[in-house]
Amino acid sequence: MVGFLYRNLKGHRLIILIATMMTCLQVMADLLAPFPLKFIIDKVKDNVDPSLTYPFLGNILDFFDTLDTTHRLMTVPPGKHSTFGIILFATAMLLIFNQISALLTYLQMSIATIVGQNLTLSLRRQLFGHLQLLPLGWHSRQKKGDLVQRVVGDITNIEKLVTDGLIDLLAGILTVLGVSVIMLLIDWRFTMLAILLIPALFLLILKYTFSIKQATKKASWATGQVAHIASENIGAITEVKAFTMEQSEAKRFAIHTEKNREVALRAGILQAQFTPLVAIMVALGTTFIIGIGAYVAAISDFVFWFLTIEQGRLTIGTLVVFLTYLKMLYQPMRNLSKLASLATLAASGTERLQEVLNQTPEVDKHFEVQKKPVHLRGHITYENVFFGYTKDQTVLKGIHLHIPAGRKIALVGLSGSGKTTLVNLLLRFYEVQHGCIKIDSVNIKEFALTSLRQNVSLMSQDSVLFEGTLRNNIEIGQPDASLDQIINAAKKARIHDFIMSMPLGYDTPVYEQGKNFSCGQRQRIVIARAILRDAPILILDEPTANLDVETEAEVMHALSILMANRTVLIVSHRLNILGSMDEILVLREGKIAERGTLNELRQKNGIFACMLAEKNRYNSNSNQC
Ligand SMILES: Nc1ncnc2c1ncn2[C@@H]1O[C@H](COP(=O)(O)OP(=O)(O)OP(=O)(O)O)[C@@H](O)[C@H]1O
Repeated sequence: MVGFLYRNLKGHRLIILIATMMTCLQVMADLLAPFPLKFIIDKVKDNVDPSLTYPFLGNILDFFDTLDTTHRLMTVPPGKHSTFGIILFATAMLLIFNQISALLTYLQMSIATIVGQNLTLSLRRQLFGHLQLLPLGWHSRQKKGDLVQRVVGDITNIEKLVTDGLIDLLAGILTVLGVSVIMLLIDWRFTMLAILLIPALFLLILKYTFSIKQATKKASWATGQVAHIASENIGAITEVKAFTMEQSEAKRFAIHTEKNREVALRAGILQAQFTPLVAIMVALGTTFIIGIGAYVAAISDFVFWFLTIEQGRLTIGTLVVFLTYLKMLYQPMRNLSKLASLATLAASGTERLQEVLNQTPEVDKHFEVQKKPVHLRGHITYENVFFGYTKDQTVLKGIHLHIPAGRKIALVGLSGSGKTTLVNLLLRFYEVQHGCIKIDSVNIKEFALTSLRQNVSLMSQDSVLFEGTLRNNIEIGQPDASLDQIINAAKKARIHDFIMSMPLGYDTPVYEQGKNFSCGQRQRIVIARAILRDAPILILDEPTANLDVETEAEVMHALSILMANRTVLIVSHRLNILGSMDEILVLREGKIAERGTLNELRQKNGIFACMLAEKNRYNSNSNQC
């Protein structure tokens, strides 16, 4: 985690240095603050002047003496100072040290907040940007909710450590060091007694920090699971209702929330034990010192092993100051419990972030070389292509395919035969394992990913609309398009009239995933997007699968305009689509089993004819019903 923070705080090193210097000054002010109290007690109780121990204070106290109007009237022995002047001096010092400490605390906390927020911003951008670059294969194995937890929750935990923890940690270390030195200077014997407890305290802290870290990591993971179940359910709320899964989903959610509660409870209980245990040990130490101090001051010598503290060795003023420092020494130890929990949360967050950031992004060796757009004609060749999602499963087995530019090909076959996989390989969502795919006689691996994908329009059965306006959604195809071009594309896609019938026209808002539009409307908006994009290659995956007959006719009109003069690969079993294709490929178990026009395949009496017969039998049965 330290290395991770060091790297990611690179741009903030100067401001962190300033905050560090302020922390040093603040700790110094806090370390000096108890002295004025000692001065007052020593003067009031024993008539001992501070200038006796600290001669450099003599001149300053002379000045404060002049403020005591009664001082001139009273006879003060030479070398002595007025009680009033010393009280005035001590309270002024107290006020100044406290004010300086408060001001510096404000400045440090402001800097910590700025650094924390900037770090959050940069980590979120870094992680989100990296997620965009990771291959589809990786994404398909992840849980959405868990990824969201990493982008939101885990980064917040790192931010909390930076904002609330680091300054405390630094101040704590400096305070422990400073207080130890001052205590040793005041009385090394008492200091030895006071620090007897520290090794035991450290052991306790180490043990609990480790256990809390383990428990916190488990709790983060469990929270990710809860987020995953919630996002999966909300994303499929229509299906949940349609299949009356409300109760079973609630049960599934309850199981995960219960697990989350258990592990979070364990982390919380450990934390709850830790803080008071530290407090008990600190109280033991303080009580011990108060007892010994009072005993030595008032009754007799104290002898412990090799240590002898003589009676009267400490003034009451020194004892009070010593106890104040003792409290300051133990305070950072108490804070360690809070810091330990912040640090463990941040450490587990860092690990979870690194897990994602360590994933290798999609390979794009040619990005730098091909910055200019590449315009392809759309001549596609598959040469002996083999592919599988896992090592032990081959989905495509030696695909040979030659599609001249402008030709329209339909892919049919049983479910799982590899149709979607075959078209996805063209966009390099996955890399072929053997053989190659070429466009215009160039291996697609030679193109920059953006150049390749800009030459292909993809449309699936679930048309994806993004939040924004209708205009935003159409212009995704070509971000610098004018309104005229957008309208022209919408007209061709037969959606313009509908858009104009809406009060806000092209500025009509689109809600999440386009839920405020029907399936057919969404399809035509996506067709307008593809028309505007004007890519030479078009991939359509069951584009009319979810549509009723009337809507399908509308969408088919729009599609026929979109398909004109482009190379088309369409996965569909609709006869009206298959009839308008130049060729149909029948896939079976990852191989091209048959190919030809609709009529040729019908006459062949092979797999395709069987599929059609099966479909007809099903249709006529449903009609009879
Ligand atoms: N992301 C993935 N990870 C692992 N296996 C996958 C993945 N996508 C598809 N598969 C597997 O690859 C095989 C081919 O899937 P593909 O989606 O290409 O078939 P399809 O012919 O398009 O099917 P359908 O008509 O049902 O959409 C199937 O056995 C499927 O389980």
